[in-house]
Amino acid sequence: MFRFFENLVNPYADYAHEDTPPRRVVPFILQYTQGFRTVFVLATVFSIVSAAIEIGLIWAMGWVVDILTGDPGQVWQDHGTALIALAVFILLLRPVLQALDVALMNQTMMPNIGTLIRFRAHAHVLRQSVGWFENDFAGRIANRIMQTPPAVGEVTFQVFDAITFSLAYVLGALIMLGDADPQLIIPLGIWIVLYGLLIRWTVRRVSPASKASSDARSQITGRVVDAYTNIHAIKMFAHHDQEMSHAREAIEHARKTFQREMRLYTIMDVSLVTLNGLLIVGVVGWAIALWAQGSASAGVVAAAAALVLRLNGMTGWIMWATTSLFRELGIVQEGMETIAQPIALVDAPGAAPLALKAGKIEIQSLSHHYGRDSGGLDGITLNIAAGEKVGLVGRSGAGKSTLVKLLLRFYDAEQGRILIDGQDIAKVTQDSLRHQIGMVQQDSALLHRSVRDNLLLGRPGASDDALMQAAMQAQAHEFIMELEDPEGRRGYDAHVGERGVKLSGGQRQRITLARAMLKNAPILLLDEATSALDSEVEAAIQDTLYGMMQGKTVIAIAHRLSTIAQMDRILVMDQGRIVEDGSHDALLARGGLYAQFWARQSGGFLDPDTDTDRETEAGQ
Ligand SMILES: Nc1ncnc2c1ncn2[C@@H]1O[C@H](COP(=O)(O)OP(=O)(O)OP(=O)(O)O)[C@@H](O)[C@H]1O
Repeated sequence: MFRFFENLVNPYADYAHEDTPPRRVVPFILQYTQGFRTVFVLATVFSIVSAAIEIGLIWAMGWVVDILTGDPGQVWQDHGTALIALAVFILLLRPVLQALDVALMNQTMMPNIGTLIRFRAHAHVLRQSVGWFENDFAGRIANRIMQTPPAVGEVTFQVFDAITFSLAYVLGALIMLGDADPQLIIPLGIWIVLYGLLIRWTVRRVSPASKASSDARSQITGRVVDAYTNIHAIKMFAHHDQEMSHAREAIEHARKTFQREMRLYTIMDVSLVTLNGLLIVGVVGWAIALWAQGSASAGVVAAAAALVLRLNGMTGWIMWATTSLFRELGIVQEGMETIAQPIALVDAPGAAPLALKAGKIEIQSLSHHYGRDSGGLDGITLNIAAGEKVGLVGRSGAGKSTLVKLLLRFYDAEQGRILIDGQDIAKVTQDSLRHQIGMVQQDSALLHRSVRDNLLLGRPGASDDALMQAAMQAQAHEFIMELEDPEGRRGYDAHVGERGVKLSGGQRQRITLARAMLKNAPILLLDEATSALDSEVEAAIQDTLYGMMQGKTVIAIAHRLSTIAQMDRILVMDQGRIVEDGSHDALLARGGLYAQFWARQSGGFLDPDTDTDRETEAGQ
């Protein structure tokens, strides 16, 4: 029975990926919850039926009071069957209807709506470009992925559980009282208007107040997480006291905003009790007056009293449900700022996969300033022949990594284009482009998974033999075999810690090298691929690396010039431009920037501080 309701909607069902999700909250929720339409209709019907049953029961109690005022000997004879039918209904039918309502709510809607939204929101966010992630905080994105789904669940729950039910209930109460005596509608009608006004007053103030509280809480989270993630810096600078006062400021701000929010609830509660007093005295008093005039029975007074007492009990709950509905809508709206953003970097319509023949790269008038006036790349034109091995050097901030990232289409270039084997990379599918390019980065962060999983990113489904061979070539097999994580997993099964923090920089880099070797893609981009290795390991890897480059088009960025001196051609970048282009010997003979770098290298490194003035110009 549980399983039936739990499986009514499949939260992982296929759906059309949307590049531009709705910008407004209700269409957004409706689009995500399309699969729940039938369930929503059923839930509405059940809510209305439940409210009708509640009202009917109160009406029936009035009827019971009325028949009890007659001759006791006759009651059973005249109304026995009706009383038994009423008892059977209360004992059997009502629980069954209630069970269906609750099961739809608790088993079908609540767990599945949250799951569906979390799954799809994550899928949507993962499709965003690298540039999009660079403009936000990973913590904030994750927070919104976590808090939006339960908020949407809560909104739908309140709509079907409280709002529909209470609207139907109030309507039923008006009908019942009007049926007993139309005059009784007057006090209830006045109360409904005043109650509506109170709800409006509360909602208008609670939404911004709770948003302020939620922002204040996010601020605490931000400061606390910032402190924990930078714990090295805090300890190193003995910054504990300053950290505490920084945190206390945010905590105090949260307390103040929470106090302001709670004042609203206090005012709301007191107003509600006063208003409900008016309801009870108004409706019951009016009913008693009608009874005194002989125009209403004792049953009507009893039913009216039961009705308003029940309403009295419900009003706090309805008020809470309404305010929480609006509060949760606010959370959904905030979440939408992240999870409903259009995907800016998409495959061109009808994009074909990249058909790689030889691996020739043409870069035409390429400029990319990251939305600013300067910095990044400035009008690069460059041809790299198929199979050519190119070294890229230049000061820090010269634009080397930008060039490499544009080749992978992590961003769309602001001007110019890149062709691979004659195909514009903006017109082919992103996946096919990245499948053909192997990359080892300077900042080689790993996923918080096992070593094996990290290696398999290079070639999903690779055999263990292939995996180990790549690790051996990258001088990584030995240390991997010695790894053990706190859960006792060893070797290739050991987990590497968040961003790979449990490994040394050189170990991480060797795993990323092994991954690129496993991928064996025809174009290879090496961005400071061996920068974290000690010279001994680097020397051991260098041969493998040269071997790996055979038959591939390679662009290798390096500060340690000795690692690229053997390349077919060396490009020197400065302030976003290519200023020198030639072989190692030719560039040395030319006596330009490269020759200066080479001459100034101490211990094989290009010293970034050698020419401070030019470095500042380069936009450092
Ligand atoms: N995501 C980004 N958003 C804005 N500006 C950026 C971004 N990435 C790089 N830049 C800027 O672009 C310029 C070139 O940076 P890039 O990382 O390409 O240099 P680089 O030559 O690779 O430097 P390094 O040798 O230090 O890695 C710099 O001025 C940098 O501040």
